[in-house]
Amino acid sequence: SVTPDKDRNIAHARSAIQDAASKGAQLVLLPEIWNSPYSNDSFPVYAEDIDAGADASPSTAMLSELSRFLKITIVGGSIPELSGGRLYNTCCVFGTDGKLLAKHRKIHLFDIDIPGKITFIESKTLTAGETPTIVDTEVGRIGIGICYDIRFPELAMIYAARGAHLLCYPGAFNMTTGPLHWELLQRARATDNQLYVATCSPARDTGSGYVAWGHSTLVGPFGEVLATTEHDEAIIIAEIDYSILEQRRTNLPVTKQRRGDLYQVVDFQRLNSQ
Ligand SMILES: NC(=O)CC(=O)C(=O)O
Repeated sequence: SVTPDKDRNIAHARSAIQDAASKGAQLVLLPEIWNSPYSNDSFPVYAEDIDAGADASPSTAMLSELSRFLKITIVGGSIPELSGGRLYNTCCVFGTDGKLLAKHRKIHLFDIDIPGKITFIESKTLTAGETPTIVDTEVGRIGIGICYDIRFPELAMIYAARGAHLLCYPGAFNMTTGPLHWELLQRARATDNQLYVATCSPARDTGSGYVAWGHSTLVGPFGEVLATTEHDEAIIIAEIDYSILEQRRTNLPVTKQRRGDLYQVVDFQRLNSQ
């Protein structure tokens, strides 16, 4: 659960991570925007300069310290980041030595207008990230997306093509799109790409300006929901077995059956680096 009290949010996340690690978690995933309310008014106020060191970013300093101390990998949800005068919605990944392994800035901003239901324009305050993020960790190769990024199948396909075992999406879907799309999209990304998908949402707070759907989930490579929760705060712990990926890909060899002669997704980052 996330409140307007940033110090409390950091302390609360700290104790939840410790709790998960004490139950055996080797990889911990946090929700989207966990140190701040999810609102355009809040992003500039709660933003931290992640690259400017621990004093400028108490939220990521805590994640780094805990990942080193507990010797776990942390996919640190996301926080508002201030960098070069711009704001981003940013996920930091820390390795077991506490080092920052990767930083993903939400690529697709959440600009939607469903009249009478929900209007949210992240681009009022935030700038979109420019790079897909795939990272090698002690618990596998992980592709990162943040919330709205999950709606873009090409990003997940590129991660799969680059050998991802797991996609992590911190996300805060809402009461309109959440019931219809949240689980559907996770299962679609997992099924299309035959890999694991993990999501983590803030708990639902009906008193806040943006009401999150909740329902953090782990989906397996056959599209099966392996673990999930409701909308109240919870810690879900589940086992991930990467040996199943090969089995599923042998059972259902869609990657080999793809008709690259008829259609292709272009990985511009790879193309430009060649
Ligand atoms: N909050 C988001 O970024 C995305 C979302 O709620 C949706 O796609 O629906």
